[in-house]
Amino acid sequence: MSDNNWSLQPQDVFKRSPIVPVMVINKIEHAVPLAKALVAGGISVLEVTLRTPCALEAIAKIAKEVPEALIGAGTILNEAQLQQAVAAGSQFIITPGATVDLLKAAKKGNVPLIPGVASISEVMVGMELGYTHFKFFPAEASGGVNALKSFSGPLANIRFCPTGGISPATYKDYLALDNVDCIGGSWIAPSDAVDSEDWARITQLCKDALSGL
Ligand SMILES: O=C(O)C(=O)C[C@H](O)[C@H](O)COP(=O)(O)O
Repeated sequence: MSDNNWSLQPQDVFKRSPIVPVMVINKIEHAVPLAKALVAGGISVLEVTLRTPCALEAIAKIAKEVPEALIGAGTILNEAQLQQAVAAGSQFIITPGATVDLLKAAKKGNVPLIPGVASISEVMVGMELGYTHFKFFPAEASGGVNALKSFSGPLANIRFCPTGGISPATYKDYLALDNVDCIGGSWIAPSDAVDSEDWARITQLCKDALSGL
């Protein structure tokens, strides 16, 4: 039994795709073609970072025009942004870190929150509020694969999506860990490919990454 009213559970997000693209959208006209390029490559969980002025509009457009994708918002820092992201149509929310206020606010809502953590203490704060699925951020800078291996001892049953500094050379090492279901990264949708609207390259990057698993 879950202790929330979320329309989707975090495990449904984690299990849907081993790779979660971290998308930075600078031009609204890139939102739908980028989402479609990723879906065409086999990746249908998408995280749009709230780092650009058109991010909320991009989420709304993708939610409407690319229904085969599960669209989430990243870089959520406070409750106001959480509400805005949900109103725009986000189906899940990812944060780089977490405050108790944010963790509590998301528990009262209908959309799952994947809080960011970088330490065992932060996971424990989330666990006290019923959270079991976390983004491990910034993954490489916070100890990477070795840190997650150490987490698995005391934190049995806690699942992670490591993100931050992961590359085509390292993503498989993370996905091989028992406490990792998926990894996040911007390398699968590189900004130069988006800027030049090279959607075929992004689709190919997805296919290559998935076929390597
Ligand atoms: O904006 C956020 O919410 C973040 O937490 C940061 C992103 O997840 C990372 O910047 C992605 O990391 P890279 O794959 O190393 O580019």
